Parts: sequence; structure tokens; C-alpha cells
Amino acid sequence: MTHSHTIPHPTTELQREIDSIYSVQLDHVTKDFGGGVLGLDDVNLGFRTGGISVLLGLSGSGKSTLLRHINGLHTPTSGRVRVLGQDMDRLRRSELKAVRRDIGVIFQSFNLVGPMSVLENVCAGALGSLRGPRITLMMYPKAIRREALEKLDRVGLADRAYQRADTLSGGQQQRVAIARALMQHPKVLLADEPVASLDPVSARDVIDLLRQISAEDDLTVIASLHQVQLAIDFADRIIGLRTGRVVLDRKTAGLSAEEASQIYSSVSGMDTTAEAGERAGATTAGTQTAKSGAEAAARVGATR
Ligand SMILES: Nc1ncnc2c1ncn2[C@@H]1O[C@H](COP(=O)(O)OP(=O)(O)OP(=O)(O)O)[C@@H](O)[C@H]1O
Repeated sequence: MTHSHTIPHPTTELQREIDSIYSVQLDHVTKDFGGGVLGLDDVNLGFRTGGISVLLGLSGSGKSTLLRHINGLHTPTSGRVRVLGQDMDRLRRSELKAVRRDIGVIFQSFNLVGPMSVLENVCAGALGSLRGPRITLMMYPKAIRREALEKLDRVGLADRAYQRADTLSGGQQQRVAIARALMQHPKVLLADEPVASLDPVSARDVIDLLRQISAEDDLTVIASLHQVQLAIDFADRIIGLRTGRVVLDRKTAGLSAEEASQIYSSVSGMDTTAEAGERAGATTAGTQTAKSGAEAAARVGATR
């Protein structure tokens, strides 16, 4: 079962309004992996279009599980995941593929093909929109190669186009991975610990680049990070997870590293989302957490 009958669904018109504000919505999402492990435990989040959100939490707190629900690699045991106006678990294969094309993903390990050139790796990002595999660079249409060069220029690596990908530094490889993701023209970018393998300087460079791209392209970015200060500098909003539950949901403005770090403390039962909810309620336009579709609908209604 993937839908709880107790979740009130908003009307079509209100849902459309919610979709115009939130690219990604999780509505009472629970993922039960069995054996008493809840990967996600009643998670309610709405991610605003164009916003940058960072997931913080100890290893095993559910960050990857949350990201995997957003690109449809996991389906919830109960609750609803809605991405770019589509209920992920209601889609046919071809529809899911179409939504996934709008979702770029970057990983801690970059996932480049090392022996291939930088440019070929970037071209591969366009494969979703081309038929059949391309084995060599010349098999990509000229327009794709030109666009890939433009993307490389955008991430500052045009001069490395014909170099083997595995000869680049980690920071450069992540830039190539970003350029590859941009070939999809994504509306949402998921980044699973994108700088965990990088030195602090390269990490900040990659984060700055993501921030710039998000602003320029109105790209919704959802990233997991382990560095609290970097997260605060990067994101508009920090979401803290612990054992699959959202225990902190705050805008970064005015949030100190010390406050954000509390999610790592051993104090159980801490939940600052009530406070966040109150604040969001007071400034409806700034609402970040949609407790349910119906509540989000009410809030959206109140902004008009
Ligand atoms: N496919 C799976 N089958 C069973 N349990 C899983 C599966 N995927 C994740 N889990 C469990 O769900 C919980 C959340 O894992 P998840 O990988 O989302 O954590 P994380 O916060 O991303 O950790 P890390 O920072 O180490 O990447 C963990 O207890 C993990 O063991």
C-alpha cells in the first residue's frame, strides 16, 4: 500500500497552486525497511522551487533514503511523494522516466567514466533525450557536443574537455558531474554528499558553483552534507534528520552552527519543528514545511 486513506488530498485547483510553489512535496512519508528499521518516519516537507535545502544528520538518519524517494528509486510504505506536479507512485514507466529526466543527480563519488574524456562524460548527460548508446565522442550530434562544451565552460573547465576524466582532481571531477547533470536541463538537482570526498577549499568551490547555478536557473537543490557551517552558508534552509524523522527545519538566516549542530547531540526527543511551524505560520509566504496536502493548501490559500 502506498497511499494512506487518512491523508486528505487537496482539490485539483489548490494542488496546482501548491505545485507552482513546491517542486517537491513529501506528505506523511514513511519507509519501513523491515526488521524494525524506519528509513523515513512520517516525513512532511515541501521544497520550494528555486530553493536550496540541505539535509543534515548522522550516518543512517535517512538522508539518502529521502533523496531516493524524490527520484523514484524508493517508493514509500505509506504517504505520498509528489515531484514537479506528479505523484511518483502513480506514474507509468515512461512517465516516471520523463520526470526523472527533470531531476539531475550528483554523487559523492562523481560517477564519471574515468577513461573517457571529460567532454564525452558531459555528452552522456544528454543520453536520456537521445536514442541508443553513443560509444565515441563523434557519435554524439554536433549540437550536443557544442552544448556540452558550453556546460563545461559554465563550470570553468572548457580547457579540460579532451582530457581523460580520471586525470582531474576531485573538485574538477565533481564540476564535470555537474556539467553532465546540466545537460538534462534539470528542474530539481539532488546532491548526495557532493563534497564529502573533497578538501575544504574544493568543497567550498563546488558549493559556490551549485549556489550560482541554482540562482541562475531557478533550480531546486536538495543536498545532503556533513559540514554544518558549509550547509548554513550554502542553503536557504536546513532540515535535520534523526532515525528517519525531521527533528529540525529552519531557514538558515539567523541560524547558528551551534544550533544546527544540536541535531547530532545525543538528547533524544528534541524537535524544533514545532517552533519552525509556528514561525512559518506567522509568515505564510515563507512557509517551508507542508504538514499535509490539506494544510499546505490552506496556507497557499492564505497567501492569495
Ligand atoms: N535498501 C535498504 N534496505 C534496508 N535498510 C535500508 C536500506 N536503505 C537504507 N536502509 C536503512 O535506513 C536507514 C537510513 O539510511 P540512509 O542511507 O538513508 O542514511 P543516511 O543518512 O543517508 O546515511 P549516510 O550519511 O551514511 O549516507 C539506515 O538505518 C539504513 O541502514
